[in-house]
Amino acid sequence: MPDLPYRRIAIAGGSRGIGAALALALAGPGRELWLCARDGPPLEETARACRDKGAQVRCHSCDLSQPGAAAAWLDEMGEGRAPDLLIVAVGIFGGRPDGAVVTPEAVMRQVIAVNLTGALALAEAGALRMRCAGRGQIVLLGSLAARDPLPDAPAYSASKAGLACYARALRADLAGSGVGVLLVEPGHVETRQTAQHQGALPLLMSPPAAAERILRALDRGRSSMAFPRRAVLALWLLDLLPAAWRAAVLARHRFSVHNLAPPAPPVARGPGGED
Ligand SMILES: NC(=O)C1=CN([C@@H]2O[C@H](COP(=O)(O)OP(=O)(O)OC[C@H]3O[C@@H](n4cnc5c(N)ncnc54)[C@H](O)[C@@H]3O)[C@@H](O)[C@H]2O)C=CC1
Ligand SMILES: O=C(O)C(=O)C[C@H](O)C(=O)CO
Repeated sequence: MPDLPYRRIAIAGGSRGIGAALALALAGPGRELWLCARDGPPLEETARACRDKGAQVRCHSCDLSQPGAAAAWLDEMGEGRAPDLLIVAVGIFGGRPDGAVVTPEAVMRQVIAVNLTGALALAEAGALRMRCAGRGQIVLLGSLAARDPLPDAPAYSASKAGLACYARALRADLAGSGVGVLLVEPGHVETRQTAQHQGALPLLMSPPAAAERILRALDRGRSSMAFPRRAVLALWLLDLLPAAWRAAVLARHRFSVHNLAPPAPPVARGPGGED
């Protein structure tokens, strides 16, 4: 693992999955970890493991989709204090329920409220504090689904495309301020999200492996990164195709290109025969 120069580190989504793996990889003597998540008990478990590695840890359990929640969390650091590194690793998948032909509106609203509104509110609150401090680094967890939309998770894919667009806007806004923005777009990582998936995911990566890649990208000063490489290359090649060919290839790989799986069995469609 690279030895990164951050001391005060805030991780939203630090209770499980990629966020927890990043917390563990960053934990060590001299590090102050501020962990936040929706679920209290797993958050405490991650905190304990990080303390065992010598870090000081503060936990905060909240729902970041609620107005004011992001700023309230960062305010706990004290007036005028900003994180050196803020990692926004919150997210919900909100896939279409089995047998449904549309995503329920309540699910779509919740996905956007967490993955987009909540993530943006936190990044903005962090950017404000870092701008005043004249330094800092923000990491946003997007997804390859932004480039390769998942047919059964349209709200999720749209939320990640929105986040990718926001990352570009934020990077431009913060240019010259001393604050950096890294957008991370993973394929499948073995977490609670992918555990719900039926069938094999051939390019599944472990959370510690994903965390290592993210930290290496930070060390190299990258502003965006995507993995695994095989899926990124496939998407890049697809982008070279004329739009109609691209659509045909995507349709063949019904579920997802970043999965690179064989075509999934046909999905039952509702009246209107859309697809
Ligand atoms: N697992 C995967 O294959 C991939 C995950 N990602 C993204 O990476 C990020 C982390 O994903 P995973 O570790 O897989 O997820 P996970 O389900 O293991 O963990 C999600 C974290 O977000 C927190 N969270 C969810 N809703 C929240 C809310 N309303 N308020 C506060 N915290 C909330 C949870 O408490 C948890 O700590 C997400 O943004 C996800 O979309 C992107 C690509 C692939
Ligand atoms: O961004 C992604 O890609 C994912 O999060 C993948 C999902 O977790 C998934 O495939 C769940 O079925």
